[in-house]
Amino acid sequence: MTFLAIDVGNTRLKWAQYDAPRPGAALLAHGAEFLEHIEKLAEGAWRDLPAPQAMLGCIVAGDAIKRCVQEQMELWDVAPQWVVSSSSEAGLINGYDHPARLGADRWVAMIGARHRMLAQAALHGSAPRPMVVAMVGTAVTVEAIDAGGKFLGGLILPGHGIMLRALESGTAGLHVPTGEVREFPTNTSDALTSGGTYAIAGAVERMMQHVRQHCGAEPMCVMTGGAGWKMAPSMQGTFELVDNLIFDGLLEIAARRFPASLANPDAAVIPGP
Ligand SMILES: Nc1ncnc2c1ncn2[C@@H]1O[C@H](COP(=O)(O)OP(=O)(O)O)[C@@H](O)[C@H]1O
Ligand SMILES: CC(C)(COP(=O)(O)O)[C@@H](O)C(=O)NCCC(=O)O
Ligand SMILES: [K+]
Repeated sequence: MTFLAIDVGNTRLKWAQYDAPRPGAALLAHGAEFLEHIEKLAEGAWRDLPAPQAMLGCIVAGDAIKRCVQEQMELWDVAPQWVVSSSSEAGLINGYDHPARLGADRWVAMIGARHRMLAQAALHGSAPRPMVVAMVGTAVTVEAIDAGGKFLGGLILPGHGIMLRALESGTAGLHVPTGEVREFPTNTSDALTSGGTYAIAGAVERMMQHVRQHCGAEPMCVMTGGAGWKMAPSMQGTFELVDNLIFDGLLEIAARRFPASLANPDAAVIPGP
């Protein structure tokens, strides 16, 4: 049962096709498009894809974008299904005041991160750990999850691009090319690039402190998102850079929504070897 996972952020749509809706499924094809170009998916990247038999996505872009994605999907006979954050799913408990108001991308990434941690703990025969999950996209989110799988709360801050644009538009003297990350920046370009990068790194370090103190254990830190790679050289401490935490989470949720017996009705009645 081919499965299409879609993640629509505020900058880009990321998609991945798998051979089955379950963790560990083989990746058949994947891609990313800036939102300005998604109306070309059906006649472009998706045209020659084998038709997916199930789809699950998460979207934080607006309704117009959602309609556009669904139009592109009319290429296939598959119903669009979008994850909405709930009070609990796939072993994660949502501590948000209004669970449904939590960005679906944050919820799905946390589900992916939690199962990644659980798989590693099982492998090493160690106890589940609290987590800090940082997602660096258009915005940056930094989430806290305790060892029992409860989402305690998270930070939202501007991403690299928004920070730079905010400074450019709010001042007269900050129109400069992109710089390098430096400990002691000595020109405007480097000062801006370093300021943004260390603001994000600092938020992650601070959340690590909060979780360490609250949970009384060393949190596992994972980072994901389109701009995660920009952060990696500037991060302190042990962390893991994962490029597809949202797809990992979508596969976990899909495995529960599209069980194998539904995918292949005969499978349930064929006796095992
Ligand atoms: N091809 C690229 N080249 C340079 N930077 C990129 C590229 N793709 C993504 N980024 C960076 O990642 C950010 C967006 O990441 P992405 O994960 O696509 O965001 P979102 O999930 O919010 O749509 C951009 O602000 C930019 O900094
Ligand atoms: C925080 C976000 C803007 C992040 O979006 P992204 O950077 O992935 O495009 C998104 O998760 C969102 O719109 N959240 C809803 C508000 C909330 O989570 O509280
Ligand atoms: K995102």
